[in-house]
Amino acid sequence: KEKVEINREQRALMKAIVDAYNRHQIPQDVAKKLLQDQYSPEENFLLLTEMATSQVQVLVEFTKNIPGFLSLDREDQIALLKGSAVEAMFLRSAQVFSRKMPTGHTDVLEERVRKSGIPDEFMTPMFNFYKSIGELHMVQEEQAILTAITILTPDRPYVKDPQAVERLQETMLDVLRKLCVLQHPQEQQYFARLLGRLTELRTLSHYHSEMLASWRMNDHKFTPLLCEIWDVQ
Ligand SMILES: O=C(NC1CCCCC1)[C@H]([C@@H]1CCCCO1)n1c(-c2ccc(Cl)cc2)nc2cc(F)c(Cl)cc21
Repeated sequence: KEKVEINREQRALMKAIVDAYNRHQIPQDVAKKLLQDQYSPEENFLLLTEMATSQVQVLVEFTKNIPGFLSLDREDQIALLKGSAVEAMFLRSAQVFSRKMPTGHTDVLEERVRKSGIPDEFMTPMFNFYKSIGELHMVQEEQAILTAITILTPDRPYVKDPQAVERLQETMLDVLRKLCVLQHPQEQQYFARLLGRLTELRTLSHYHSEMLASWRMNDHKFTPLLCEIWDVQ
């Protein structure tokens, strides 16, 4: 059995990413709001666009702290952010949904999201993903590095130098692999399962524009930042 060890450089990399991840949490707590009140589809849509707009700004700050990201070609930095924003939003939603909550709160939260205005046909893939993330019981470091790996996906549209992105992503993958072995010694395939969630995340994100367009309300308004980042309007 090989001795898995995170070296000093990898520990520094992990600390930089986790610190950035913790510094850049969503200020308002959407879960608390949803648990407090039942909202109309219009109010829920507004809540989502506000949260998502704030999360994109937070994601940009987080990404700037990923070692090596700012050394990438400037246009590639934009392409990576634009290409990963929807996935990062669903990943963050899944992490918020999977947080340990007092008994019954998660059920109320699920009910509120199910009734928020999103058409029913998207509920199964969305909650399958949320629950599959929850079952992994990721530690904070894993959540932060998984988000960085999602952003550093080389095959996003318009990336001119995918090899440079791949080198950064591989560094992250190596740290995550070791972390998984150390944090979940009983589960041999934990790392593989974790990466499998990124495939599920990409599939779920394909529904995103349609979910928004078919939200049970008229006149869907987006913020200018979301129009830039999401393929809407
Ligand atoms: O605001 C949301 N997520 C933010 C996004 C930025 C990061 C933090 C989490 C939305 C909610 C949906 C209901 C109405 C209010 O918005 N949301 C989504 C969701 C996101 C995209 C689409 Cl298209 C559909 C649903 N899934 C959620 C799971 C949850 F547990 C909670 Cl608390 C909220 C969740």
